[in-house]
Amino acid sequence: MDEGGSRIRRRVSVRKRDRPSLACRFAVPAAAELTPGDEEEEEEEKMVAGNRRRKKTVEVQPVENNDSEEDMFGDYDSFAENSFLAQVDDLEQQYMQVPEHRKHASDLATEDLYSENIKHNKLSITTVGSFTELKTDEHIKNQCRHEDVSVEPEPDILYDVPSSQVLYFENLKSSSNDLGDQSTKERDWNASSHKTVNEELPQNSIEHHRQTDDSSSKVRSSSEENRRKSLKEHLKSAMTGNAKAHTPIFSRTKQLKETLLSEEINVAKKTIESSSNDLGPFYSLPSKVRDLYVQFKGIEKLYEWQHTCLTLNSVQERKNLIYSLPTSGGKTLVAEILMLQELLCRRRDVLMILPYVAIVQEKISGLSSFGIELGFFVEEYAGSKGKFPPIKRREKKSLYIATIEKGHSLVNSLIETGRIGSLGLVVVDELHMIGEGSRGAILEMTLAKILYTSKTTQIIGMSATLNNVEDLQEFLQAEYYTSQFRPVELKEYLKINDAIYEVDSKAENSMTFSRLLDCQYSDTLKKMDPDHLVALVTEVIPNYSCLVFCPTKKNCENVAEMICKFLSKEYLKHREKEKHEVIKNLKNISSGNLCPVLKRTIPFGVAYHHSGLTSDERKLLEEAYSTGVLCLFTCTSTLAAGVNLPARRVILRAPYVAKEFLKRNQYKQMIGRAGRAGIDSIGESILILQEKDKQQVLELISRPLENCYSHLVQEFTKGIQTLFLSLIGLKNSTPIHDKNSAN
Ligand SMILES: Nc1ncnc2c1ncn2[C@@H]1O[C@H](COP(=O)(O)OP(=O)(O)OP(=O)(O)O)[C@@H](O)[C@H]1O
Repeated sequence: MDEGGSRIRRRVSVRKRDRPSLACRFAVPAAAELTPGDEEEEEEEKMVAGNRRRKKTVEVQPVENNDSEEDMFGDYDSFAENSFLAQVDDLEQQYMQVPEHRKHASDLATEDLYSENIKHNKLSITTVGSFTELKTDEHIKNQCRHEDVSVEPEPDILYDVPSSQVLYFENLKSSSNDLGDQSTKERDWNASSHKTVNEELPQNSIEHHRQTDDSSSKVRSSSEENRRKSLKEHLKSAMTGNAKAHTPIFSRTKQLKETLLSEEINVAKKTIESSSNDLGPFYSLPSKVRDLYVQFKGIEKLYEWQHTCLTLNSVQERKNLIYSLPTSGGKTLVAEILMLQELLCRRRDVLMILPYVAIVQEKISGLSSFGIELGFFVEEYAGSKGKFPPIKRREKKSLYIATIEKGHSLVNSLIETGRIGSLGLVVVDELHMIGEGSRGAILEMTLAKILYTSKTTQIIGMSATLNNVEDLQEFLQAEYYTSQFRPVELKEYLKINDAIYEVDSKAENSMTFSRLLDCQYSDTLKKMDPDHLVALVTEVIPNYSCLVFCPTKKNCENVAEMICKFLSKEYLKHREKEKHEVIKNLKNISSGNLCPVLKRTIPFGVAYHHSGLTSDERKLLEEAYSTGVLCLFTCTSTLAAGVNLPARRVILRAPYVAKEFLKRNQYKQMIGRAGRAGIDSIGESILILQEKDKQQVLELISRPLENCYSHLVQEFTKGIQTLFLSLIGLKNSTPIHDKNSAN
């Protein structure tokens, strides 16, 4: 689901473009452009680019390597906002390099962030001031000064804070530094503005109370008498300070808002615990949550199905739930509301399992702003990120967002440390993945372990492509909800030769003739583009966006290049400067080593997108595509599931993923990228097929989705064997002789 925050708002949201219509949509290149000589020159250039060298053929050839596997399960990185994640990474690096002797700070991190915040941003100055006033022993004074100085914005305090939120506190720190010599009161406001909903004490009293704690602990080590004196003096000073303190108006407003939110949460907690049907302002959540959805995502009102689903008795009773709706149906919002209920009202941690690193990062970026506003941690468990067992948080609850593998390790660590009960809710997006190879086996193991070890953990699974739901229901002991709602209509087409057919389940053959493709191709173009891709994409770009799914990475690059060869020069003028900027940035991040294919295609607004790109390259290209600077991606299945990019038209270059014929759920996920709610008002897909594949394609579009079957046994070493070994390791098994003796 599309998410964003004030600072980190996703930029794939509504695109309103005002692009010139291009009279001549595609052009046959001048003969000279296609001479063999040119091809040789290009080949030379490609040779320079080393492994990025590509041949010119655009024919779909089944290949030896299944790069789709690589795409689907590779280390595909981020679709999240570029600059935000880059900063997060930098910060994480910075904090991870904290020397060993300063790691005491990790203990501090288990304390509430608010107190850390206060210590960092204010105490270093205010405490020194207090002690100077107190005229205590000079040595103690110096020591305090020294210690306070060392407490002044040191990075190690944030050692264990999730990186997503470290960034937030880093910004806070810099804003505090910017304040320079401004009054303590202003800094107080800074801290108070980030107070959590649980911290209802008046600002000044918290402030001085904590000063007292902090200073007294230092004095204790020197002299008990001094300590008493100091405490007494300090309290006196604190009270005088309180009395004198002039609270700025904006601080009071902020306080009022915080208090209101806190009260609303208290009411929400009571509502959720009671058997009442009154769900309060926003599904048992404070009205602030509703405001945040309007502010961050532009969601003003829930769809009817979302409301129905959230008010189901089974959901109110926290029964396990599976729900299934078409792609772009808005499934994520329901899961998010249930997660927020768990974090804020029931005060328990939540685990969200997503299929790819990219989607985890996208979600982290989107939900961090909610965490900051509502007072919970958002923790990333993907790639190299994640701590096992997770840090125990005293007050705030954690939302762990994890890939399938990291989710499994997280659950293991919670079982091992006897903390699995702290997990109130587990949400699995793309639940159909449970039937996919060794990754499916890991997901199944994770869920089985939760079911077995924690009776209080609710499990929610969602997907657009489920078939044998009863089996899954039985496994998860879950209720089921489904609807056919899709906010943006998606029209499915097939293209055979130059005829376009609409997929129509009521028609004989499941398709009806729609139109002939308007393509006046020269002989050269016919030869280079027998599938009329150029004609298909130029019906859409540059005014709208288009995704072309290709069976292989190599084919992606070839298709991108081929299309650009036949686009008219007019395309070069569209958002020319921004495209040059993209090229410049790409050069910068790849040390001047820009891929020659991208160098040629980006000026036309076209790029390829597959797992061969570095994560930084991908982020940059996605950003440019999301904002309409690029209007066409040729891509592999990497972009098939769960990604919310704009696409008026999705074209499937062939009914293959590598050399495997498309599965129905892969097909559904791919075409489902077209016409995303909030981005486009209509969507269409065109599957290009050859006569030889016609029969198989007709079956593909009319047969039911594939069933999910357990892979625990099929994937023996990564499945049942791993499960047994880990159950022994987690002491969740009983040796046979113990069992016999018990009998
Ligand atoms: N009530 C709503 N009003 C307006 N927009 C909504 C609403 N609910 C969700 N959306 C938007 O619809 C888009 C698609 O939603 P979401 O990503 O949740 O779909 P999905 O069902 O998870 O799709 P997929 O299965 O393809 O991942 C998002 O941009 C989201 O912000």
